[in-house]
Amino acid sequence: MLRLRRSSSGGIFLSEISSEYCKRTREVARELLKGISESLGLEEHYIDNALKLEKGTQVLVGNLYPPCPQPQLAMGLPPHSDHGLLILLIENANGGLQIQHRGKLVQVKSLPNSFLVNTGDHLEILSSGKYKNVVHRAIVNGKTTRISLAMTLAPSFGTVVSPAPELLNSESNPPAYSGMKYRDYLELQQSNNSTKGSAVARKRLPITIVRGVNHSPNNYKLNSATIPITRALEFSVSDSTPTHDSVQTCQIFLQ
Ligand SMILES: O=C(O)CCC(=O)C(=O)O
Ligand SMILES: [Fe+2]
Repeated sequence: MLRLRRSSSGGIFLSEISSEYCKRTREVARELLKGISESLGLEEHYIDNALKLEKGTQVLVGNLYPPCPQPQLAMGLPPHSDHGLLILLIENANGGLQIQHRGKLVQVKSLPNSFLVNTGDHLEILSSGKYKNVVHRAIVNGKTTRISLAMTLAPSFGTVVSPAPELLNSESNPPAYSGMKYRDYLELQQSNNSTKGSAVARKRLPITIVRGVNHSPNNYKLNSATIPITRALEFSVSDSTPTHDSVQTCQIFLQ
């Protein structure tokens, strides 16, 4: 149960709710990562230790999708994958999230009182592709307002994420992802966003994973639209549907 202090006006402080929510969900995500470490044949605290999650980053994103008069003409959030390791999502109404499965976007039916857990870009990098990031999008509807809350657990900004050496083999499984600081990864993602400050700013171009054995941290240019050493993750989805104007998202970073 959450016990929260009330402000003098009787309201509950958002910062307290969000930090309490993040604290609890961090525990859930770290617990899940123990199982994921083991499923990779690694020791249960491997990911936690390797990425120093004791001092990790959390991003709490709130998305508000008001009813859209012509939902077939607009998109809530275009297809993208999330940075970070694991994403715990809750929503107030079922039926807005679609994930890519076998090349097609399929509707997700969430269970009541449960988290929807997606795997993010950095789990794909760390696991050397054994876990794939989940490409997903949010659609809008004509009747109800949908709100979703996504908590991402990620390493600290200065942590370099690269494939776990234990999972690599120079012949059968050579490194396909380059190591990169989480901060640089985020900057790279942001530099690919042409518009900032609105829902469109969250439209991420499909360059979400930096791969390439020839990569060294010096041969990409931040703030440049062309990043020669990156290879776009092969999305079979291309979606040019415009984002619905009144969709609002807000991101809080906690370190
Ligand atoms: O609203 C949703 O279901 C998805 C939200 C999302 O993908 C995000 O915040 O990154
Ligand atoms: Fe997302």
